[in-house]
Amino acid sequence: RQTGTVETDAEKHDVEYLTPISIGTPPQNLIVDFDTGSSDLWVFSTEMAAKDIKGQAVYDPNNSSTSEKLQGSTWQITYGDGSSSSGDVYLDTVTIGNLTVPNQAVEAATKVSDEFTDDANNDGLLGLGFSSINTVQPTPQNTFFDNIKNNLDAPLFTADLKHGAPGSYNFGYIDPAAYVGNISWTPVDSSQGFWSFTSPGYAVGTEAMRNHSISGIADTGTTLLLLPKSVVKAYYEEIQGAQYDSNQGGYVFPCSPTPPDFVFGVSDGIVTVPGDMVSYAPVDSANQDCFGGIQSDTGIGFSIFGDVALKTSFVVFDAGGLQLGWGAKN
Ligand SMILES: CCCC[C@H](NC(=O)[C@H](Cc1ccccc1)NC(=O)N1CCOCC1)C(=O)N[C@@H](CC1CCCCC1)C(O)(O)C(F)(F)C(=O)NC
Repeated sequence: RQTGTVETDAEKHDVEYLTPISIGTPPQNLIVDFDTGSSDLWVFSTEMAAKDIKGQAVYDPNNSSTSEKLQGSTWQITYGDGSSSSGDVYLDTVTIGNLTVPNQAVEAATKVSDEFTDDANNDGLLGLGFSSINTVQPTPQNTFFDNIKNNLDAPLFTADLKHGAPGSYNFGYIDPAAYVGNISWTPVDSSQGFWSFTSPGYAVGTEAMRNHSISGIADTGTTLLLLPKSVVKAYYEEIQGAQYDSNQGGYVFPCSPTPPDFVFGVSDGIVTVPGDMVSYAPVDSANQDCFGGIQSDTGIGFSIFGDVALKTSFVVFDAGGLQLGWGAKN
């Protein structure tokens, strides 16, 4: 039985959290986005056209004595923000922190959309969703976590994302020093391949909780907190000068004063998103107006509790109990 931990770095405005992994023999080091909203481990590779690589590190299967091509297998994924990638598949050794999976499916990109080419810091994605939504054809492959979870002290991982500071992903154990008080547990519906749960209600600032079920996914790969239009409207109504700005594609409001907190329920507990984390980022150099960290989930079909929500808490993704745990950070 084993456990592991790895540090993850917040990019500017916590837009994404990037984490080092190594692939192959000798180890090739890449920095990727751990994403509980998808289930493919794919990386920039030497099989891509040079014009599509702008600063990223690449995986070279020919430079790894342990790589083995998964003949006839391909993958293709399109994400909620419209970005996409595709390629072929190798089995190779993947190490995260002190944890190693000897024959992990590593999806080598042959093509990526411009959003990925333009994100120089990100060398790929490591999916931590359920393997049922892995896109490899003809045979879907297991995620790193699914491959290692039976060797862990416990079949769970935790995300401790921070605001503008390095955080950590732990595998196989719950670090008691990472949270205070009790963890609030809520059941997970994994039928769509996501870490889905239902929040019983929400509150704006110091107001009373409103009974309003919100069903959504805990998603480390989404930057913002995307909620039902009615909830978002109720929140921004409490901020002087807040308005929907079609140019920015979301609600914008004066950066000061600090907006009210946003509170959502998690079974018997509550999670508070502090107002200063709702001001996601200034929309202009004059820093007058801020783009909201809470936006609408219209068109998605469910809400997304992305980094704006996750970085407030110590979150336990428990595949054994099929439950999510939200703890107050230490
Ligand atoms: C429906 C709304 C979801 C949008 C979500 N994307 C996002 O949240 C991207 C993430 C990003 C950060 C930096 C650079 C590039 C992209 N950020 C983003 O749209 N914004 C715009 C608003 O300001 C904040 C940054 C998404 O597609 N998340 C993917 C994973 C990302 C894909 C693009 C690269 C980064 C990871 C996901 O897997 O979490 C998913 F669940 F949404 C999904 O599509 N699953 C299949």
